[in-house]
Amino acid sequence: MKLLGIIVNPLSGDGRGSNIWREIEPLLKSQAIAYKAKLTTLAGEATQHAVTLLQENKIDQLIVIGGDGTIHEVVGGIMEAAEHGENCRLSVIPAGTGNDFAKAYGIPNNPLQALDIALKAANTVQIDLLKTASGRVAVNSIGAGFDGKVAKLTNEAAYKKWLNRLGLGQIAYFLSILRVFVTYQPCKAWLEVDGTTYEITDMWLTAVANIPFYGGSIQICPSASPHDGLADIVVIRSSGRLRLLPILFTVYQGKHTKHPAVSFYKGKSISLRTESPLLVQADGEIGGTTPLHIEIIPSGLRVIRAE
Ligand SMILES: Nc1ncnc2c1ncn2[C@@H]1O[C@H](COP(=O)(O)OP(=O)(O)OP(=O)(O)O)[C@@H](O)[C@H]1O
Repeated sequence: MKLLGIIVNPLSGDGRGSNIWREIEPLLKSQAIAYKAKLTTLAGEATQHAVTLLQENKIDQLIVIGGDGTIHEVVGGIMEAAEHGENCRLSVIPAGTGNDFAKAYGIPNNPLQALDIALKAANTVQIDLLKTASGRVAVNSIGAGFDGKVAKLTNEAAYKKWLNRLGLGQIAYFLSILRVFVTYQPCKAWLEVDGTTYEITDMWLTAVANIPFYGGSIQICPSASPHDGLADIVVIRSSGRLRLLPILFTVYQGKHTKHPAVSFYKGKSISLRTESPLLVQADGEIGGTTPLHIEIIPSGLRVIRAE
């Protein structure tokens, strides 16, 4: 018999994951839905939970109750299990701070509506994935520089907890952006896209995107699509902090695209070298430092999206 696999991060959204699971578990039981659930007890554990669920059970769909970091870890597990022939679809009940993945596939924040979409599983799409040389797989984006620092600061910030409790988690990213903005030091970098190298002076940020937004609702790469077999790359450079200030206020609507300090590229194979090592974020999780190499895995994952 096929089971539904469920991975819950009880701490996502500072406790929202746990609350959602308390609401949903009785519903699954009352509807006699066959499932196997695993709750994380440690950071990083969701990857092993996914591998174990897929290898020990007949599971063709994994539901994540969590945020983008938990999805990131679960996808790592799905890819690992796929090497041993396991194959499953992913769906999400958003419980995190940013919930960019859920937004990209039309999944509402309301847990009961999201559960309904996952259980009906009426619309499955294939999405591309971003794989780094170290084997990390991202679903949303990978970035180095400014956004690496923003991810680190947000994940460690006390204000993330308070804002999540007030249901305002996305503002946490904005506060971190302001904090990093006043202190960040740009550096020289070399970006290679499908064999062509670009030298970048005063690089603030290079982000490789599979979907248009990150950090909650920042439209960093408005034309990115997870269905085109290509990554969209955005580079922000500037010699002056003040000249970059307008970007902070236009990037939320994706209106920074015409700013002279912003360049876009598309490609399948991307490398980034920097003058000094920069923090790298992958789906909002800290993933080492530069240098960085990313390859696209076209149509690497099946995802259940809203109809
Ligand atoms: N039981 C746990 N204890 C401590 N950390 C955990 C636990 N389970 C998962 N984690 C870690 O929690 C981190 C964040 O989880 P998640 O991304 O789901 O929530 P979020 O940070 O609130 O949301 P978002 O990523 O959407 O901003 C992940 O890095 C994960 O490794």
